Amino acid sequence: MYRVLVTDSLSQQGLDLLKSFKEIEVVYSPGMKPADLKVALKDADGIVIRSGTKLTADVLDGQTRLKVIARAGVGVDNVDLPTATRQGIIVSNTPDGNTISTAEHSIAMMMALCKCIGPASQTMREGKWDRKSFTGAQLAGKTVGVIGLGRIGIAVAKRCRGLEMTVLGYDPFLSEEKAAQLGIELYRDLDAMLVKCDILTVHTPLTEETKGMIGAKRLAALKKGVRIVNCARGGIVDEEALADAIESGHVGGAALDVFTKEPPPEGFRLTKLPQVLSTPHLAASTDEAQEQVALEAADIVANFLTKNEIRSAVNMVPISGKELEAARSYLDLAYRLGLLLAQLTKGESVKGARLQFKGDVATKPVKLIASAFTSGLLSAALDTNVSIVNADMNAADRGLPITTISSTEAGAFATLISVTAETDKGAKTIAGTTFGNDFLRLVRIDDFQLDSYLDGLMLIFWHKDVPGVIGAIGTAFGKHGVNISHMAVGRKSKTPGGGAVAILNLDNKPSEEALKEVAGHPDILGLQLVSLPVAGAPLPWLGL
Ligand SMILES: NC(=O)C1=CN([C@@H]2O[C@H](COP(=O)(O)OP(=O)(O)OC[C@H]3O[C@@H](n4cnc5c(N)ncnc54)[C@H](O)[C@@H]3O)[C@@H](O)[C@H]2O)C=CC1
Ligand SMILES: O=C(O)C(=O)COP(=O)(O)O
Repeated sequence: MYRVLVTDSLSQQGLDLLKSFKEIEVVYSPGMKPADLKVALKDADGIVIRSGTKLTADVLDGQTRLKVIARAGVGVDNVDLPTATRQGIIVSNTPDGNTISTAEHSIAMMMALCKCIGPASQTMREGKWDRKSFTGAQLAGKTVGVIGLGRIGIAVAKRCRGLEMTVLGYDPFLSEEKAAQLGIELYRDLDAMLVKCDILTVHTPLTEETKGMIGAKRLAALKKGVRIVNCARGGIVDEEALADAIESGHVGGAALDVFTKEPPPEGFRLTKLPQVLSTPHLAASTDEAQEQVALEAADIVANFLTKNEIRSAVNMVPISGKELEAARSYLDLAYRLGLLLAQLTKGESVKGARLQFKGDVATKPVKLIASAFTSGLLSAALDTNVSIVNADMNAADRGLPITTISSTEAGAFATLISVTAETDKGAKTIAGTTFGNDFLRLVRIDDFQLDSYLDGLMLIFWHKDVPGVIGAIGTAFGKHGVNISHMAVGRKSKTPGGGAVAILNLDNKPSEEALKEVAGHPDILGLQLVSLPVAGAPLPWLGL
């Protein structure tokens, strides 16, 4: 039974969907305290959150059971992504569900700010009829600058165009063509855009780059009387600098849905200012948006836990259950090649690895298959649980470059994965293929071609290609009660007499004595006993 925590308020439809999975037990506890959260996560396989739950490094550290975090919404700035990734936890969000509601909220805030709706309504509540204190601004004909032209920024820009505004935009990742199609005048230089705006609205995520992006200097460069809207994240517009600029009269007003600290601390200046219209992070709080994000988040967690499907992940390549199934044998093959290569290079210092995908495998999600290889390569060396989620990060942390080349053109095999490790002692290459869906084969060790099973206990021995070697080993193992289930021999040249390699798949582990006897054979040049999972073993390194 999987346990899923829900620690922020979630729409009933999402909760019902989660509960409909018989494999899932739902613990609904909105507003859980951080200290309780840390404890509760120890027994949880998944968690569904909104912006209220802070999954900090401290909370996530050491959570070995947790596998998936679903954010019912967009921003994942409340999740410590490096810690989650390092621990192999998948983090997904629901990027589309609240776009329109948030864009509408931004427009509502912009309009209300320009029409003095908040303060005027307050005077009416107080029984006054004050028509002199409130003179607003018309939106039509004004210039609005939109920073961040993603889903919400574009939806805001379209609505501003509908209001007959001139729309300027700044987003390093939007093309000129797309901006032109949308009727947005695109700027590559933010400062050049800022001086033209009557209204400025921000729609970027909160990142190292966007934090404090609109600070004192940029506020001073804006037109006098400019109005500012922030329905993205607190801190993109520096709060102290904004309060100063409003008090000085340079900025005409601001409409804010989000704050650096939520709820803002006692005595917080901005929300007290009459020129500021504020809402408590409400932009996504509509019935429609909440139903959609909750259903999507429930789906993400349930499909991941019950079907391995990775959807909308922000810390790894997304993959559907169907794609995963289609790539499963290649993921398994790559993982086993990683495990084998780690054992063959034991005692050497690995400096990096190269992967080559040829034939059918190149049509599959090779990035993920490469991560499966990396998790095999690293799993013996690290005591952390290495999976396809955190393998790349673990390799990068250790300065271990893993490069890939792919070609859909098949060579001697319909599909082939070749992997080479560069070590302080040179290079070691092995290659594998699949026969059908279930049979994984090792077909190359360095220059030796062969056809060996890639599972269980394997004794690899390098020997002189002369008669009698294989028979002698068989006899020795027979004497020591070691059963051989399969054998493969390969040699470099087509003619006998050179070097050769053999791999015996064994049913039981040979004793030291048996290995010593075999190693002592005059024609055996070297041997190594390696161990791989049995054929068809579950794939825990997927992150399950
Ligand atoms: N107040 C609320 O309830 C809600 C707030 N949000 C916030 O809105 C943000 C935007 O959401 P979406 O549009 O769905 O995300 P998105 O990922 O579609 O768009 C973000 C855009 O910001 C751009 N960007 C990133 N760094 C930038 C930079 N330094 N300068 C300029 N542009 C930059 C990106 O290129 C991207 O186009 C979210 O990250 C979240 O923080 C989202 C939903 C609800
Ligand atoms: O989706 C987002 O990024 C939001 O900010 C919405 O936050 P919420 O889910 O309403 O706490």
